[in-house]
Amino acid sequence: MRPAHSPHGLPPWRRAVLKVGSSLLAADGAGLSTRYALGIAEFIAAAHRAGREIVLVSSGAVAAGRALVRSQPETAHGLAARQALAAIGQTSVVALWQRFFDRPVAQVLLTHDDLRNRRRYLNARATLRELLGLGALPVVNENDTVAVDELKLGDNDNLAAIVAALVDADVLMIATDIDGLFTANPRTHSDAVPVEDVPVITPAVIAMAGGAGSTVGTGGMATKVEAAGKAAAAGIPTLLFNGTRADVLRDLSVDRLCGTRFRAEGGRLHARKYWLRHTPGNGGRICVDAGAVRALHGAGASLLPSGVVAVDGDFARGDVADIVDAEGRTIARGLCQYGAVEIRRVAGRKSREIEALLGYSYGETIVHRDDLVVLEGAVSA
Ligand SMILES: Nc1ncnc2c1ncn2[C@@H]1O[C@H](COP(=O)(O)OP(=O)(O)O)[C@@H](O)[C@H]1O
Ligand SMILES: N[C@@H](CCC(=O)OP(=O)(O)O)C(=O)O
Repeated sequence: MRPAHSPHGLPPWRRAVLKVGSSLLAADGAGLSTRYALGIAEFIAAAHRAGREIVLVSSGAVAAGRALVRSQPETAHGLAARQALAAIGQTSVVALWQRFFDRPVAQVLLTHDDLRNRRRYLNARATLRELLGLGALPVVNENDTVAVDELKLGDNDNLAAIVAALVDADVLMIATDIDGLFTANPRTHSDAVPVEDVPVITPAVIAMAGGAGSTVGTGGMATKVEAAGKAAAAGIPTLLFNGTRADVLRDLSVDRLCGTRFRAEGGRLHARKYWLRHTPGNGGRICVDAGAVRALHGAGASLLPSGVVAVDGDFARGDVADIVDAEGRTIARGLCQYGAVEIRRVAGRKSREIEALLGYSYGETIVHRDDLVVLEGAVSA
């Protein structure tokens, strides 16, 4: 059978967050199965061969746990029961993915709360970047043990959107058990027609999306549309497709989508630059030398401690500070990997000395180039 959506080309991408739901991983209703995971793993391997990076957001822990604890009644849906089942099943989720890859698979458990706290957000981001740098496959799931009930246990669609912004992904991919978004849930509305392109998420689009289609899936289409909205606001497009279909996954490997594409609101750079430019700082200023000015302007480099001359103000790791030249002109703004006190201690020194000087290190850069906006009209050195 042909997929309901016709194939169309994709924008270029290098880094993707790929979310795989329980509906795919536990499709047979008896815990995790490799039936559809294999096709997904082949897609990931093809992406790796093409020099691309994937952060996998994988559900399936509750479904896996439920199958392992056979005495658990099907009806045990209470929060504590689901949390316990997730803790039991999570090791199987990671083991499932590890069996497909030679490269290391890394378990990353996050809560929405972690990602609202700036310090933990930065730490999570640094770890994910490092994992990608090491060639590992990060496998993210919600940390169901500590997720509290008002945060709606099991919303990995939204978590995936937040992770996509966290790692600065070019695209969010959501693999599910249906061909994409339809005008209504096709399992209950026989007249539903496929939607291939969503330029903007309007109330009409939100109204199309219903609940989960299987006993193991949780959010249904509603959380997928919500997630696409979050990603779009961060400047990231979302692709929604049927991960049970080998033909759809093969097409995706050659940048052809059979499914629904949700467009981003403006460019990714635009969204980031806008945020960095407009987010309130607290008056912190990092004064840099002429070499650093040239590196930031010309080469799009990160700010390293060696280029820092002085620091004004009192700001923390994760705050936005102005970067100023020797004449006091603001040339850039950036999100700092270190607080003011720490930067004063490492100013003018080599990155490799950071650990010895501070007793710890959050990485080589004071401001990473992904977190930096060079201000237009700033004077070139
Ligand atoms: N408008 C819609 N278009 C497509 N699917 C929909 C729609 N509304 C609800 N659904 C349901 O959403 C399901 C996918 O969500 P879900 O079961 O939570 O899967 P996952 O485990 O992949 O997150 C589909 O199987 C379908 O039954
Ligand atoms: N974190 C839980 C539930 C995650 C979740 O959102 O499920 P799904 O709707 O299948 O993506 C688990 O791993 O089972």
